Amino acid sequence: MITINQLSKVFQTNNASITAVDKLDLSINNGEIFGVIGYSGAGKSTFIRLINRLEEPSSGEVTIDDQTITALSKKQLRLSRQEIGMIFQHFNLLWSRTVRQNISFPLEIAGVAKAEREERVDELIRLVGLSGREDAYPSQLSGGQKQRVGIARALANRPKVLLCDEATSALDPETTDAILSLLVDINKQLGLTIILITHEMHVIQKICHRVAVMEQGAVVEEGNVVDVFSHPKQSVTKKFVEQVMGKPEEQATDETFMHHVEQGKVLRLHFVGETANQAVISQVAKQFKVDLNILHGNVKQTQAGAYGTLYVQITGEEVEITKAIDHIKSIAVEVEVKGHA
Ligand SMILES: Nc1ncnc2c1ncn2[C@@H]1O[C@H](COP(=O)(O)OP(=O)(O)OP(=O)(O)O)[C@@H](O)[C@H]1O
Repeated sequence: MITINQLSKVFQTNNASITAVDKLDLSINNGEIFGVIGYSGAGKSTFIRLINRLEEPSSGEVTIDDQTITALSKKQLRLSRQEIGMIFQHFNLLWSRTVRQNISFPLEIAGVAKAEREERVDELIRLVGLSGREDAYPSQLSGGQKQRVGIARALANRPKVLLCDEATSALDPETTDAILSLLVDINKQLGLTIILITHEMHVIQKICHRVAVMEQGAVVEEGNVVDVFSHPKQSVTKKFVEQVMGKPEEQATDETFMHHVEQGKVLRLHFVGETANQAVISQVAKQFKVDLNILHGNVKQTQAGAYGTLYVQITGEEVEITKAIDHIKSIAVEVEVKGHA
């Protein structure tokens, strides 16, 4: 468990003091992917750098399992940092070193013997999907490949925690998705805790189990991703949810479909944390003598299941339609029947 207690950072400049992180409290469970989202200037970068003390806190505490990171001496901190890997938006690779030498670097610093180092580097290269590129220099790699080197290097000393500072912000959407999938695989395979900061809700939706929303240095809302998506409370959170779900006025309404459908009924299915969505439809179509026609869907898959709405036209005998609706309700999908079209 990572516990952050009343953590603050005040920067002193010539003529002002800026509170970047303001008495922040947070608890992050071992093995989860925890996202922190906020607009530019909310204090995200400062916050994540306080966790491993790349930035020294002005006050407050960071505890990882039984170790109070904020109370460690510089020497103790150097050892402790081996348990906290970090990746960066601009990769921070050593440009004069090859892929293999970049990944090997933290192992050299930790005093790992050469043979063991080489074996570990080979393992990491396979893990992040860089086989065949071992001897390339960073300048010869794509952005996605550079971040794979960054990830391998961060994992070299088998950390318990991986901090990701806007790790996909410099990448195109396709490469972003590939790197996010790699982070999910690593989280599952190695069971390590991942804390990431981002300004993109897509990143939160795709890989996080829980999320905290930051504004003016503090956490203003937090929870399971599906809960926050379904019931955003703060206006800043609502804006972030709109990034992936669209604005409420742009979303389909019941009226959109009622006029166009001449037979059967229109169902509005609301998925909250239910993993199957398309699967529900095909299962119902097979099990009952009904036909189902998807009219519109705005369903997003999160790590904690699906969230969103699906409009479906259902046709067939009345009695079969009733059975099908009862079945859908019994598998915990919210159903509203919009009556005869
Ligand atoms: N070294 C510094 N000296 C003075 N002020 C700083 C320093 N670093 C950050 N700040 C200020 O602290 C506040 C939070 O900045 P921070 O970079 O943590 O926010 P952010 O949410 O990560 O934004 P961005 O995504 O734009 O980096 C901002 O007002 C910023 O100007």
